[in-house]
Amino acid sequence: MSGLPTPLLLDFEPRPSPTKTKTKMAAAAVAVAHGRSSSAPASIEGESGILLPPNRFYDEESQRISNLIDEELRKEQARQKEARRKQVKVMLLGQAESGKSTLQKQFQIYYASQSLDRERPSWKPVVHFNIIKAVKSTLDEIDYEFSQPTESSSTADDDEGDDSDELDYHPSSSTNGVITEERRKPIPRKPKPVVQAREETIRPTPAEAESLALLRTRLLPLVALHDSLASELSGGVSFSKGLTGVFVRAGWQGLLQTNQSGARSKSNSGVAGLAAKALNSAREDIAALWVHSVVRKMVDQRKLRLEESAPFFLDNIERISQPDYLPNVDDVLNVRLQTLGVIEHSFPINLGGTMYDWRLYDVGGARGQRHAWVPYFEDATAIIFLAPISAFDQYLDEDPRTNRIDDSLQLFTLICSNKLLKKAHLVLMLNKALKSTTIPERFDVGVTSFHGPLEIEVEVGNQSAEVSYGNRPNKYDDVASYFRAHFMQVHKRKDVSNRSLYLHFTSMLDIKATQSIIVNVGEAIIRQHIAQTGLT
Ligand SMILES: Nc1nc2c(ncn2[C@@H]2O[C@H](COP(=O)(O)OP(=O)(O)OP(=O)(O)O)[C@@H](O)[C@H]2O)c(=O)[nH]1
Ligand SMILES: [Mg+2]
Repeated sequence: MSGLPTPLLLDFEPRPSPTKTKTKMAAAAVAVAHGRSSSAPASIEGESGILLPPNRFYDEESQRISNLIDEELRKEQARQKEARRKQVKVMLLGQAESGKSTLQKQFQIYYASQSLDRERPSWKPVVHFNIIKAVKSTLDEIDYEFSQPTESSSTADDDEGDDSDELDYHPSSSTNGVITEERRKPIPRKPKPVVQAREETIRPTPAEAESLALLRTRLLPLVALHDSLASELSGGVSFSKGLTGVFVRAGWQGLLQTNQSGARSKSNSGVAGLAAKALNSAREDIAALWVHSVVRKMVDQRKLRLEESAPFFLDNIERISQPDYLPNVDDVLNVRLQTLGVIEHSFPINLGGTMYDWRLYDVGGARGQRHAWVPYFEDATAIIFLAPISAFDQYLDEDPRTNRIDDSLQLFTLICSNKLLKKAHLVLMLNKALKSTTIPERFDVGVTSFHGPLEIEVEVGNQSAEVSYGNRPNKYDDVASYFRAHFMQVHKRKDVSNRSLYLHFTSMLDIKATQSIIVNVGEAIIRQHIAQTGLT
């Protein structure tokens, strides 16, 4: 035995029971209250003035304090249980760029507008980044367009069984600012594009080419800030594979608003400050590039694929580049900022006089982010699944072979059939619809027919393009009905617990229309939570 190391021996010592420990703590508390060391009491005068043997006094007093502690623990547990019962946990799910963070902002506008107001300064460098990225993408696309041979050519290595003679890769509207040859290679893909871009060769006149070259030179100092601003905003997070967007985790605004001195906001200093100045100096050139005849032709022919919100910001360059610019609510809604991991947002919601602790979990929707969702499933009261219906002619950034609607349908199938989520209330938002239309009725499983033609238009990115899919009419309302039927069918076939599906057409940039949907959805979710937990 003597050779055994001491820690091993210690492991076999009987551990004090929790009750005894508590009694000891109580005894220590008594001793401290009497200004003595708990280890060496002499004798103690009892309430009647009779000297009590020290042990008896300690036992009674310790028991009393121990009971008090028990009582407090019981109360605390009851409080925590009650708080948990009032917690309504809602997950926003869907592919990247489906509008999850935008929906979160809409909830914030409605239920916690002061907090959004406080955050406005931190959105300024992000808006600026969105513009710098749009300028960079435009210049890159011009380069690509005019460095290509006029005849489409296909390389033998890249053509995997597709003998189409046109470029087979239609990059999504959300390029990441880096247009590399690799990304532009023809990539075989299953579905045929439903929107055919008019392929006309754009030939700039010498004067147009010269003015574009001049604009490029003048915009270089601004574009040069792209990577460092992205890195500053993402807190140093960067990704390989040419992704150079801005990615945020929980708490990013706090990081951005304080610097070492704590006095000045980072949004006015560092790279963000430089970017603000560069943007102000370059504002006329940016406006000139955006209205340039060649760029206009590229937009018309759908040869310029920018972030969805790029036209909004470029149209507002004069206002946004002012030194005292502070983003307004529309700017905040339009911003593109990719979410990393899972970000929790919480605010109180009052329903019928009871305050509920509403917790939104905004997740990163790109494929590489989806594993992070699962730990939150078991506790989820509700899922709000967003599917952008304007994305029918777009492909995933992370997998340019997968059509974005296909990906949404696959993801929705997994969500409907996931057993961990079987008790969660299910809401489907077909987002990026031009006019928000709430479908008034509840779609119960088994209902196969739906309303006649919807009065709804589908936004096709920022372009008005004709839609051609099968023999269906080229009308937006047909597109909307078509996709709605697909999602409903997935739900009907795959739902694990025959739940109701609550379906809304939404346009998250439309505050007024979205707010009424938010109230409906929020109340329905809380009511279901009340029914499940027995809360009143
Ligand atoms: N036109 C239009 N744009 C929208 C709509 N909803 C969101 N957007 C824009 O789409 C872009 C992407 O929206 P986000 O909310 O960042 O998308 P997300 O689902 O959070 O994306 P990840 O964080 O990457 O998973 C932003 O620029 C939004 O302004 C909509 O209904 N219509
Ligand atoms: Mg997001």
